[in-house]
Amino acid sequence: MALKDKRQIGKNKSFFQSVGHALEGIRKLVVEERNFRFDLIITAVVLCVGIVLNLNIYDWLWLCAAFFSVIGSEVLNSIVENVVDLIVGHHFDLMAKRAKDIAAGGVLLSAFFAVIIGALIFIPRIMNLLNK
Ligand SMILES: Nc1ncnc2c1ncn2[C@@H]1O[C@H](COP(=O)(O)OP(=O)(O)OP(=O)(O)O)[C@@H](O)[C@H]1O
Repeated sequence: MALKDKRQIGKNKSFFQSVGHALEGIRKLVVEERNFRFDLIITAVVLCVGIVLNLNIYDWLWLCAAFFSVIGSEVLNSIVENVVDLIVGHHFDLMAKRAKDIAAGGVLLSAFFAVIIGALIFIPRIMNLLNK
């Protein structure tokens, strides 16, 4: 796909082309967004600890909700950053600051949600293990 549609501006011609562009978007997030990589590392650690602690299906469902909430807001934050940069370039602009700060606030709120979920799931189990 790479060279053939590098300068494509029209609609995708097939489902596979859509998926290819979506995967390219995810690759960009992983390669270019430090916070996105950090989220993936934290998720991998939580996954390992969850497997060791033998979490139940409801715990996993809540952890999935927390994961996708953080990832979703990271994606929105990246979109806002890119669109704002596209519009204002490297100029200081109060509306640009406002948009980027609000997007970053959204990430912080979802990270807060994830921390609460993680604490509610892991703290009682770890306390149980320590009390044994
Ligand atoms: N064009 C601009 N005009 C005014 N303020 C800006 C502009 N670009 C960035 N900022 C300020 O700098 C902050 C960081 O910018 P930016 O979000 O682009 O960097 P980042 O390191 O990718 O952020 P994040 O850690 O959220 O991914 C913004 O939240 C905003 O306060």
